[in-house]
Amino acid sequence: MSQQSQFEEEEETQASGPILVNKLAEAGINAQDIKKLADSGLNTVESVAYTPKKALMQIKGISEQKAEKILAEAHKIVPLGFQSATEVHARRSELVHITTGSKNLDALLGGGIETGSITELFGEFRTGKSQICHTLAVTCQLPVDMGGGEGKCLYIDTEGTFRPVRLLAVAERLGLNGEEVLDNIAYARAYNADHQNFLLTTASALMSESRFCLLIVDSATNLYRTDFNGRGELSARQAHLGKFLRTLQRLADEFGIAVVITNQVMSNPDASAGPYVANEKKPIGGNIIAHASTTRIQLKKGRANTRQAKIYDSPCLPESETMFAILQSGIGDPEEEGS
Ligand SMILES: Nc1ncnc2c1ncn2[C@@H]1O[C@H](COP(=O)(O)OP(=O)(O)OP(=O)(O)O)[C@@H](O)[C@H]1O
Repeated sequence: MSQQSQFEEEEETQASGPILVNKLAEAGINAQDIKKLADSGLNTVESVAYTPKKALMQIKGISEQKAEKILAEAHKIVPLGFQSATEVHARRSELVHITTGSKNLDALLGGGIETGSITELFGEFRTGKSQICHTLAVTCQLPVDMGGGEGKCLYIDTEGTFRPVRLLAVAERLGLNGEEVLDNIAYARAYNADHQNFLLTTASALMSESRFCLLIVDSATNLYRTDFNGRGELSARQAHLGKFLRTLQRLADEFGIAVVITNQVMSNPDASAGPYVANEKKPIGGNIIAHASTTRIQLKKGRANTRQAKIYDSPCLPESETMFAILQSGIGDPEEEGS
C-alpha cells in the first residue's frame, strides 16, 4: 500500500472511530466535569451518550442539571435515533473477524471472533478456553488481511493462568517478533469482583489512548463464585455480574473491539429442563450471562489434544459443531498435529 493511501485509510479510521470525551469542551462542558467523566471510565462521547442520566448523577459533583446538559450535548454529537437497515448492513459488513488459529473453528464462527460483540467460551476445565484466549491475544495483532484486527489486546486474568511463554509460541508460529507481541498485550490480574469491575475503567482509558481490538476476561465468573456465597447472595451476585457485562458490551460498542469471556460449567440440578440435555453441565451465570453474550461457544474434550466446539447460541450462526486442536504453537486444527 502506498504511503498516501495508508494515511488516507488512517484518517478514515480516525473519523469513524470513538470520539474522545474532551470534545465536550467545545460544547461548553467545563474541564473539571470532563475530568470527572473520564475518571469514572467515560473516556469517549459515545460512552457518555450511552449512559443513563441516573448513572451520571452517581458521579460525585455531577448534579441532575449538569447530567442533563452533558447528555444533551453528547446526544448532539452521537445521535441515538433510528437508522436504515441498509446503513446497519453496511456497518456490519465492515466488522472484522479475528482468527482463532484453527481453520475449522474460524469457519464455524463465520470467519473468526467478531468485533463489536461479546463471545463466550464455556466448558469444563482443560477444554482449551485459556489456550484460545492466548492465541487470540496474538492473532488480533495481525493485519486485517491475515485474519487480525491490527490492534492491541487487553487481558484480564482472574485465575492466574496467564502464561507469556504460550504467547511467544504463537508469535513464533506466525513469524511475529515476540517482544513486540508481548508489548502489545496489557495484562491485569483481578483479585475480586469489585477489582474486576474497576479494571474496566482503566481498560476504557487505555482504549481511548491507543488502538485495541480485543478484550479478554478469563474467566468472567470465577471471582463471582468465590465472592458471593449461597442463595442469600444470589441476587447481589447477579446484579454485580450484570453491571460488569453491561460495561463490557458498552466497551464493545464504543471501541468496536471484540470481547471474549470464558465461563466454567456446573452440574445441572434440573437436567431435564431447558435447552441442556440430561447429564450435561450448564454454564454459570444463568440468564444474565446468557443474554449478555452475543455468541456462545460450548467446548468439550475430544481424543488426545483435540477439542469439540459447538455454537450454542448466536444471532446469525447455525447450531453446528467442529473439532480443533491444542498445539504447542497455540490453537490449530487436528490435522496439524505434530506441528
Ligand atoms: N504447551 C502446550 N502444548 C500443547 N498443549 C498444551 C500446552 N499447554 C497447555 N496445553 C493443553 O491445554 C489444555 C488446557 O487448556 P486450557 O488451559 O485452555 O483449559 P481451560 O479450559 O482454560 O481450563 P480451566 O477451566 O481449568 O482454566 C491441557 O489439555 C493442556 O495439555
